[in-house]
Amino acid sequence: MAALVGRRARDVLKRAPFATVPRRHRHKKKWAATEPKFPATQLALQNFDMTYSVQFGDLWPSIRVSLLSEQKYGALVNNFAAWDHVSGELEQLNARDFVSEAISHGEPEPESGQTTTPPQASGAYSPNLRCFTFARGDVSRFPPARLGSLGVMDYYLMDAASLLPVLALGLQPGDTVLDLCAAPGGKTLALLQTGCCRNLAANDLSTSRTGRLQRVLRSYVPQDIRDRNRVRVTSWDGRKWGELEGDTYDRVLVDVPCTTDRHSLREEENNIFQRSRKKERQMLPMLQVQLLAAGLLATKPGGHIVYSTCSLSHLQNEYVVQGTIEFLANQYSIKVQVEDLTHFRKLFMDTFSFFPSCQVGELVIPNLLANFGPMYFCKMCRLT
Ligand SMILES: C[S@@+](CC[C@H](N)C(=O)[O-])C[C@H]1O[C@@H](n2cnc3c(N)ncnc32)[C@H](O)[C@@H]1O
Repeated sequence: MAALVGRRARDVLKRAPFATVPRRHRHKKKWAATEPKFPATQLALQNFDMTYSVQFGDLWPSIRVSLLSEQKYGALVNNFAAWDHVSGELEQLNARDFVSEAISHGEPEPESGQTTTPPQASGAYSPNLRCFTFARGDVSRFPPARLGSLGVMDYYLMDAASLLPVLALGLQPGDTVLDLCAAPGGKTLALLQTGCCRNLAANDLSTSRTGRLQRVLRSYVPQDIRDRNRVRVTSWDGRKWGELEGDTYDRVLVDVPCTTDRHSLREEENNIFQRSRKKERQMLPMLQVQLLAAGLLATKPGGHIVYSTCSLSHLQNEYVVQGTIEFLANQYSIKVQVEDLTHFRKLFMDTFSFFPSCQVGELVIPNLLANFGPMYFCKMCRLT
């Protein structure tokens, strides 16, 4: 009976779909090539619903809807273009420079007869960064960047929260700087905008992505400035950096590969939630620990490092920081201290929403009125 049903079913299947279609027009739908049975974006959402509802509790539904909605951008003004003119144009669009606004509001009022050091001068923030955003609730978009009169592009569009790790790094004039996972280069460009780099090593394992980084640098930074900042672009495995150049850099940025939560919910292409990439995804925290450890080994004792991701996952954020600090203490007797960045929450509260309960580091969470992030960043000082 079962065999009969099977044969009938096969016969029906053979005839039914194309019964009225002439043979020459028949074609099979290519599910595998066009519409995956389990789209990676759906798998990402399932995964986030499971883990983030536990991690964020009541906050998760609002973070979720924001992640699924259109993201906001910031326009990082190119200081190597006619920056005052560019800033004027952005102001005319009703955008405002959230960096200078926050820092000027955050400066303490001098008490009578007392001189105070502004936070920027004391090295709390990297200087000279100007990034325009539209106000909370304003979902206007910036026009695409244009080539300015000085032969370089006028601004760079990026998630404005991506600037926070660079601001937190607190560059000082004359610093030697390493950007360990640099491509496609938004943060490298911001590091150069500070005018502080005595030399800047920008590295990324992927040669195609370092190609993109080179193109960004050529479009935004004149050759003589690249020479003056001794910009060096490499495509090495960042995990080896401690062995290559130990105890070398004043400031190190480790902006690691992660689950790129917003991208994973929107794009099938290059999505880390594809079934074939399961192992790679599971190994991410390990890779992140290795990269952060290498970054810390490359930092001079007394130097500073910022670890960042664009994921909400505690496993990829706080746990990586805490695990790496423990690993370096046990394996290398190196002491690392996490630096307090809680003042960022107050300074930038008009622009970003911060998660209030990170154990170490700060996390910008997407919010419908301020749809930036996610962006996690944690600053550390290598003590020994
Ligand atoms: C989050 S992205 C970096 C984004 C970049 N910082 C920016 O602001 O444009 C992470 C990068 O890490 C790179 N990467 C992955 N494994 C690496 C490794 N072992 N060493 C160095 N870079 C690596 C990836 O190619 C990817 O470009």
